[in-house]
Amino acid sequence: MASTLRAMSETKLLNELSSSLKDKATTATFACGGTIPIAKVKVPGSPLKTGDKRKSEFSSGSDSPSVAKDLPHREEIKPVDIRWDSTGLKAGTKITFPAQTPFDSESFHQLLSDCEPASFGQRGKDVLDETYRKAGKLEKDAFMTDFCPYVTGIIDVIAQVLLPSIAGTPQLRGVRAERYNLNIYSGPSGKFRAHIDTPRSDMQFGSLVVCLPCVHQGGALLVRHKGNTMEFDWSGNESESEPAIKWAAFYSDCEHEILEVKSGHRITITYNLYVTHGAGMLAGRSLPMDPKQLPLYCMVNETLKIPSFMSRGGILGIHLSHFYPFATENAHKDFPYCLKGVDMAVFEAFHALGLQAKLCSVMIPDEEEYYDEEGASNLEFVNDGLHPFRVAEEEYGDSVGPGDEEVLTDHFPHKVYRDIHWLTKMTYEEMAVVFLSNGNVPCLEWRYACAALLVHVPATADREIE
Ligand SMILES: O=C(O)CCC(=O)C(=O)O
Ligand SMILES: [Fe+2]
Repeated sequence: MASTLRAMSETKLLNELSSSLKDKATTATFACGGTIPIAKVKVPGSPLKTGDKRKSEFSSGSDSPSVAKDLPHREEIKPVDIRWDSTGLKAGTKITFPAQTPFDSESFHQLLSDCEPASFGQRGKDVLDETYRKAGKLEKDAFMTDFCPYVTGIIDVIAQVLLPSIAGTPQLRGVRAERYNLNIYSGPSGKFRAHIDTPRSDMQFGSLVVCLPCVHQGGALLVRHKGNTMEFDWSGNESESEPAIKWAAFYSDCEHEILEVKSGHRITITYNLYVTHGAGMLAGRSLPMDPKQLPLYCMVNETLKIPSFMSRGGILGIHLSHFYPFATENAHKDFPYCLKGVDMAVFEAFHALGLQAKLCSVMIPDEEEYYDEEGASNLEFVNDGLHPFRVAEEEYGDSVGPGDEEVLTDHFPHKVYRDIHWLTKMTYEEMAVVFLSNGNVPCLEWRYACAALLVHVPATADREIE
């Protein structure tokens, strides 16, 4: 690779770096999933089937298989109990999955009738619209379950696949799963059209969906990121013969949808997934990666060895591949720990190379004043970190105009940067400042900024390369 790189011009090298980042962003993992078998329940009086190597792990009461005496290995779990507050006469009700007589049991009917219609968030409001989402829900406080995603190993997998901790970072990252609602998508038309989950804090990085064993057809979950789609189809009748928990987890900024359930009931418990500081290390769960193994590390390392590459030094800019709520008051505390997949890999690769890499809020002015003599708009206003959204209380005269100097000096402190070499395209911006511009007609104005990783590349003579 080194000799090929040496023959390339600077533009070509930058293009090469840029396409290697693009490839990484589109092929990087953004979702994962799996199956956890549920041990079969022994029906009272019936002998265990021959060839069934599992001993009688679970005995069964009438509607309620009881507690496991001994869990042979963590891949197989006991049937899952749900207890909920019922609007019927009973104070609380219980059902076990897989249910022995699923759809015609009294408890199943009660569960269906205790579910409220599920709403979804639209422009800050909870909206009920069955053409968009048709499902029932039990709110998180209205039910309890003995299912634990930690015990089953699901959280370990999520931590390793979606939130790899990298050796050398000051604190390794762990995952905290917080149980959310129970949802029932019933045939013939249960569905949830394409949407993105609302993050419940800066540290939320994903969602986990756990599907209980209950016969249904249709209802596949599709998760999308950068033009790629992953499908999780949990339909079928296996919930009777091979009962299992099916699960999927994905980054919160990935669009996802549930196709129409044709028949039966698709019953899920959702969890919000948060990054925790250091828990991964304490629990011994993380799979530390060596950033020097990352292909990007090698590529940048070889490129930097070429004296003609950015010989006088400069700045590389990389727009984040995933969405983050970066304009909040506390975002600066959460980065870089909340970086997802490819963004973390890029951040770590540059750090491992000893390059100064920093996450900054960047405002790209588009007014004519910012074109230089050659007519190129190559200026950016860079905040020295992640800047929270501000509403300006004072009014600004119409002299603010395209320059924005006054309002930005007050509410988006910045340095003007020139000629950042952007390696990836910007995918989203957030509002950075809102202000009243008081000219002939007072009007409300706003400016947007994006979050980007800016890497200072030293001049050839100052580079310390391995
Ligand atoms: O049940 C699922 O597969 C996903 C549910 C979902 O997207 C949500 O509750 O926001
Ligand atoms: Fe969702």
